[in-house]
Amino acid sequence: MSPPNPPTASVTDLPGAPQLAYRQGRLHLEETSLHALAQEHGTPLFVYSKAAMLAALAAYQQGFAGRDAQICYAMKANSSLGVLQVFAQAGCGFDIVSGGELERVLAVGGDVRKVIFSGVGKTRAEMQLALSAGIGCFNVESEAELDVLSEVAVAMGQVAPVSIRVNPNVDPKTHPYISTGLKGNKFGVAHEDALRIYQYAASLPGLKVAGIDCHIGSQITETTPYLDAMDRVLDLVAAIEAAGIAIDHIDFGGGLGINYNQDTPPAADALWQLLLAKLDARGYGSKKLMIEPGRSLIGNAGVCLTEVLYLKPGEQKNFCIIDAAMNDLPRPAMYQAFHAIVPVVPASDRPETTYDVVGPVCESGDWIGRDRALAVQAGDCLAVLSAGAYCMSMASNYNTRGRAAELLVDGTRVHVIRRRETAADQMRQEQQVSA
Ligand SMILES: Cc1ncc(COP(=O)(O)O)c(C=O)c1O
Ligand SMILES: N[C@@H](CCCC[NH3+])C(=O)O
Repeated sequence: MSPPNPPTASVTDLPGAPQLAYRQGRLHLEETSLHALAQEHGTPLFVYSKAAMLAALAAYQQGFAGRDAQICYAMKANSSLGVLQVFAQAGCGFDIVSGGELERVLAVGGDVRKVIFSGVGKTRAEMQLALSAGIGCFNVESEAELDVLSEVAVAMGQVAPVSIRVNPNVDPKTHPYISTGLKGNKFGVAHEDALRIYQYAASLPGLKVAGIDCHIGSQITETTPYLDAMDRVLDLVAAIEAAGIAIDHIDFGGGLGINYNQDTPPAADALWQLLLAKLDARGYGSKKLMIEPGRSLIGNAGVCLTEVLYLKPGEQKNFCIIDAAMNDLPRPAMYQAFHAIVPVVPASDRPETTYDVVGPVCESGDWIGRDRALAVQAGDCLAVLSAGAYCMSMASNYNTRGRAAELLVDGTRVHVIRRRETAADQMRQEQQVSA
């Protein structure tokens, strides 16, 4: 069970600090009072800090200083246009997994040459869209996909640049649902088959081998799985190049974890210092590098503000019922994930009670936090922390709940980047059967 979350968490305890901090008894994101934002825009409300996003990106940029490296933000973590804009303007490319994500890159004027297309189930239509847009590389995940991509490219009179995603069979030591580089995962091709599949790719008329790719999982908090995966990938680079197939770039995927609950992942620059030392030691230091970080760029840059609707004492459990739910914050229900929950305006004069913090959705799985010590009453505003990644991008309309509004704060400026979804928005695509 996760330890209770002290309502008066000190500034440095807060995941998201230093941009997230209590000042004059109120929680602020950058210069902006979250209480004021909740009052003005209503709840549930996602709020992101541009400074926190850029600081997270800067850690990678520092790690790669002086290297030929491309950071491709894995936009599945949060694909809201206002978020993509920040990363595009900061020079990022994007890791996409659908034609829809590509449309979002195009909508914000992102550089399509810096887009890599991952995913096990690309359709022909998505391949065509990506080829006509001129994306940088396809990360191909099976032999069958190589055949289809080559066919599609030939029909369009093009040659598709490809990397093959290799499954290094390394345990990332994370939640099984978000571990992707083990045998038995649906992703990538087996390490032992990779050379043969590269030779096959090189023989296909519509493809040009550009690189190699791996991504071992998400919310990784240790360095060893990365170092092991790099060794396995470099062994393959050696074998593939010895077979006469040039590998121009190495894509190490994403996966670096964040602090949700006293987690201590390595800093991006520290991790890359170790990885680059290994690359150098093995003689591959001058290869072009690509990475696909998602969560580590946005996860702790965002919070979800929510109002306490009711307190419901019980014999076995006390419930704190809030207006955010599993449709807004699906990670606890899906992965038993922990998000810290703190008061936006801490009250020192009330006793703490231990609550399960739950939403209004009609599912027992609709919980946001378990056994949390909170000094709250109905009407209070709470902040669910570390809510920048895999929250809004996985939000749904279950129970015909409109998706929350989103704000981007930039110092004292506040931008509405998504207005609250109405029932009319939700019904817009539907029609009743005509008589
Ligand atoms: C292929 C690929 N790249 C990048 C990512 C981003 O991962 P993360 O958000 O953990 O950095 C994912 C998700 O795990 C992924 O599947
Ligand atoms: N959705 C997951 C991460 C998935 C990573 C996708 N490859 C999470 O919230 O932790």
